[in-house]
Amino acid sequence: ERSGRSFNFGAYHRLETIYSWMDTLVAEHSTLVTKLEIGRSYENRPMYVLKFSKGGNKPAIWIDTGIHSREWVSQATGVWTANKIATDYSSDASLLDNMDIYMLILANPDGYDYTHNRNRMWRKTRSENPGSRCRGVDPNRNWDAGFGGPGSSRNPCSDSYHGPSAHSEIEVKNVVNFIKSHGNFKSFISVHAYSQLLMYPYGYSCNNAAHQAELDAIGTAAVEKLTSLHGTRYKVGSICNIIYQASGGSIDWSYDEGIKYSFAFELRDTGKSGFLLPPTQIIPTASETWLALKHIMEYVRDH
Ligand SMILES: NS(=O)(=O)N[C@@H](Cc1ccccc1)C(=O)O
Ligand SMILES: [Zn+2]
Repeated sequence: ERSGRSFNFGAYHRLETIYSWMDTLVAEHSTLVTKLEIGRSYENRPMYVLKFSKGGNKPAIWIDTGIHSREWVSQATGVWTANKIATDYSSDASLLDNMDIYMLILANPDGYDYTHNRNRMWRKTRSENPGSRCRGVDPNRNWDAGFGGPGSSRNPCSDSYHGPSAHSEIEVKNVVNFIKSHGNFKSFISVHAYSQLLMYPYGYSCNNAAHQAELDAIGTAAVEKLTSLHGTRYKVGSICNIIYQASGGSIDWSYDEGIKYSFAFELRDTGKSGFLLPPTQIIPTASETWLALKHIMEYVRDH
């Protein structure tokens, strides 16, 4: 099927459907989009990254969605956004004249499959924890940034279990290796749900990041653009200050790696539906989020 025409962006799709849609997107935009496999998951599912580039290796922007498998509007926003970039790149030519964009839409494929087939509310990876009957590590507590600190759990049965060591989860390790080997990322954006927040480091500490003022200004301007579409209200701030202390988070790691423009989105809603956001809200959510993403990416291009 043609990815942009008959694919239903206003629905939640199974893993297999998203993977095959990726191939149609690449086939239809072969001069702009390529698919890379950055490694495999614990249950040996491929981790595909879509690269949007007009050639060569330029300074890059990373966007991941679905690291927490139950946050379905995140993956759905990733699919919509990938199609938007591919189909719109002529109008955003300036963006891709100067930057490459890498998107990991299914950052936790094992967990995503599990939410469709076993437990809709699954959040973590599906790795086995030796000595425990409980499975999975919170992939957003497993990064080498304040690892094992406050705001993460040492209990394998906890939804915020940090794992036995930093980068113990192959899904995290694959991204770490890819980012390090590329070596020229300027921005790292991780998309979650829900609460309607645009956050920047740190989560592992409530102390201000070095670039706090600049990141706050970018976030505030980005959220103004987001709100202008449907009136959706977001808050902006550091993870620790705006929600809670959380150690081992991905954007704390990317920021401390020197990727200055590190942000995390919490998409719709504010709790009415929570993780079970009706699919009718996918396109409005993705469309408003695009305005914020575009603002951030254009700022990164210009700075
Ligand atoms: N999506 S969420 O409800 O799980 N909230 C996130 C908040 C979060 C986002 C980015 C880094 C650290 C923490 C979480 O991992 O707790
Ligand atoms: Zn999350």
